Amino acid sequence: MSKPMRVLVVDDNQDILTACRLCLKPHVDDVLTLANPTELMGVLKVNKIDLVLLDMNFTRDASSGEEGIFYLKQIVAAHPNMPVVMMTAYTDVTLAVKAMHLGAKDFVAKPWDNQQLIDALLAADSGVKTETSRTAASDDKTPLIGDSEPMQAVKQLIEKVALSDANVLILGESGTGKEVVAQQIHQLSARRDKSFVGVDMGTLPDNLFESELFGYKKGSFTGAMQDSPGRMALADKSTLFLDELGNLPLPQQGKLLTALQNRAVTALGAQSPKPIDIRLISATNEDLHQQVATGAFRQDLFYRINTVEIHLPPLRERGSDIDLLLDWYCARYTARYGRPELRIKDSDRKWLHTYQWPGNVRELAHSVERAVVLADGEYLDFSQLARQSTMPVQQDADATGTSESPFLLEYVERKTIQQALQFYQGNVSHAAKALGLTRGAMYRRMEKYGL
Ligand SMILES: Nc1ncnc2c1ncn2[C@@H]1O[C@H](COP(=O)(O)OP(=O)(O)OP(=O)(O)O)[C@@H](O)[C@H]1O
Repeated sequence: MSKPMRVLVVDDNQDILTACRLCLKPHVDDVLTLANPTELMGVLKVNKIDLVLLDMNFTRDASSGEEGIFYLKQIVAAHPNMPVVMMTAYTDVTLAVKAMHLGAKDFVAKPWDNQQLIDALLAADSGVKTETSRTAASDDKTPLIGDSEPMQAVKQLIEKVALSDANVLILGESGTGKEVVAQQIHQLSARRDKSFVGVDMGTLPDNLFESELFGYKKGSFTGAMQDSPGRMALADKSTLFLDELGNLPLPQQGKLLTALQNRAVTALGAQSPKPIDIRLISATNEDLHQQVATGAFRQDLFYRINTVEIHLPPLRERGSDIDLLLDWYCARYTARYGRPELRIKDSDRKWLHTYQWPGNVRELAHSVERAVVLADGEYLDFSQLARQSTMPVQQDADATGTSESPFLLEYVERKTIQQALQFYQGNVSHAAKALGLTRGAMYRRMEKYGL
């Protein structure tokens, strides 16, 4: 059912206008398009418009985004309640942040995913924030923020590799953005119209490996009430992302290799294999080269999955990206929690640059979110992070300055998780394994305790 709303799309590119009209028409009552932004204020005066979708650049070859900012300011001045969603190239994140500070409700990064565009517009109209730019297992469409030298090299590699169907292995510490990179490759590839299919091998129990990946036929085991295609078949003509591949036991490695070599999967209980056409992206924070050397990871599988390797540097080696990420997450969470504009003190920024970020971008995002939620005044407060980083985890409750009883279960749990994370140098999978938790359960606890 379409929503009773009228959207105005402003972009000088006729193809984009047509694509937007086709994408939005089934979901909203009316879509008006405008190629010449100088007519924008006139169109808004004589038409009842509920939402504007505004491009950042209009003049041929322009990329500064200043035109979009100019028209945004005009709309905000004349129609302060008009929701505006900006369209940006995925590299224009700094500008998008600026636009959100100036009153834009949200932004969508080009090339967009249709569902993402629809969700962003419907949410902007209802006053709810989406995570338009989310990506990752739980964070779907986050743009890959970072202009530092190592990240520029990563982005170049992404653009090149996206054009091919080569299998990609992404290596990097936990929280460095391996899944974000995998999503970017998919979005820039010829397979982008099909859904990206991800599997977290780290949380997949050994006994479910085959049914989950290869699928099963009804009745092939107790509880198989109906046919299930399995993730590999679901990813046919699309991208299959195998996260935490380094944790895969040897027997399962063999089965995976057979499926990849044969380009076919046989569902449990099926008579014959089914051909599949997938682009495989794998990721791990393990040292896979080392694992191959020790025999923990099959060399033949390794060669099959690592046609191209992408190494994601830890956040502490990305210099100025820390500022970009702080600003982007500050804008995202300020908007999400409906807070007034919040800032980061220069002295905090200096300190945040020297901080080691063992949990990488995930830790930065959580720290900013926590600071936004707890903010009292105009500035974000990072003192909790500072306390955590300088405090040996073994310190007792009094020394932490908290009045929590050291015998409270939650207190003990938090301490234990902190210790495990420190012991495994921020490696969430290892820490979770040592604590007997799934990665999902571990992340939920880390979230709960703001770790
Ligand atoms: N360059 C980036 N720009 C914006 N957000 C990012 C970036 N890199 C990572 N993030 C965010 O940080 C979080 C962790 O990212 P992601 O899940 O991709 O990391 P990962 O390396 O796959 O972690 P793990 O090894 O633990 O699975 C996500 O919320 C993601 O959106």
